[in-house]
Formats: sequence, structure tokens, C-alpha cells
Amino acid sequence: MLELVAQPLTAEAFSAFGDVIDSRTSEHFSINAGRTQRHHDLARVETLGDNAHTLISIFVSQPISLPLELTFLERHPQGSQAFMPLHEERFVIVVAPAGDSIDPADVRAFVTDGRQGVNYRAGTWHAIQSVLEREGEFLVVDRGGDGNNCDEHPLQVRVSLD
Ligand SMILES: NC(=O)N[C@@H](O)C(=O)O
Ligand code: NI
Repeated sequence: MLELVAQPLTAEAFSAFGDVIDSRTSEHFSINAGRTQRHHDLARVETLGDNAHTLISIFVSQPISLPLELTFLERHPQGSQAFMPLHEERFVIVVAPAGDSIDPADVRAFVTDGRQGVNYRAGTWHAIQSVLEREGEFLVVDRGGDGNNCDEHPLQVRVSLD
């Protein structure tokens, strides 16, 4: 069983897996006669394959209990997948680099601070949505289209928080 302690999420530490979406650290510019700051182009949406198109959905997730016990990671080979909390919900992230197999030494666990969202790059192995403490509501942007877009890889992981 791989045992991990989730680390605070940072864009640098997550860069091998995708993007961190955070209006506190992103470039922005003024629009709408100065009434709005546009935090622009924060994550790369990938939609690959036949009839590929972008989906915008809302996930309402029940909270996980800790330690988080995983039996697999999943990946979406044909598209990215972004999760943005709508009410400052914190969530646990477990990721591994894209590839046909997972080296346990490459698996990383993070915890968000409520203001952060993530965008998993196409093919990045990840745990399914794992919200902490209370029911969570997330805006999700990912790929629709033909063909399989979800592979699972068995992996025993136990994740705790500091
Ligand atoms: N299956 C689904 O839409 N969600 C998962 O991909 C997930 O990462 O939570
Ligand atoms: Ni997913």
C-alpha cells in the first residue's frame, strides 16, 4: 500500500500534471469599462478524437473520509478535465504522470485551499473527485465525443493530511 501525506497545492508542483486555476495568482486585465478584471486563459482545454467537443457540467460530490483509501487511478486519454469549486470547497488530489503504467514513486498527493481549481492534462492519472468536509459543488470542464475517454489503473494508495 502506497502511503502519502497530501501537500499544499502549488502551480509549480502541479505543473507536470496540468494547471492550477487561481484568480489570486493569475495575470488579469481590466474589461467592461473597468468594472471587471478578466483572469484570462488560465488552463488549456484539450478535446481530442472524433466528434470531440467541450462539456461544461456541475458535479455535486459527497465528502470523503480520511485517510482516503484508493484502489485505482483513472485517466482521460482524449481530453483534459478541470474542477473548480463553487463554494470554496477543499479537495484532495492524487496524480501520476501520463503514460501506459504508473510508477508508485511518481505518484503525488495534494490538498487545495478552497480557492484553487485544477485542470488535469489529457492522460494524467488522477483520483476521482474527492471533496473534503462537506458536500461540494464543482464546475467541471472536460471532453465529450466518440470513443473511450476513461481508463483505470489499479493502485493501492492511502492518503492523509498533515
Ligand atoms: N467520471 C467522471 O466524470 N469524473 C471523473 O473523471 C473524475 O475525475 O471525478
Ligand atoms: Ni476524471
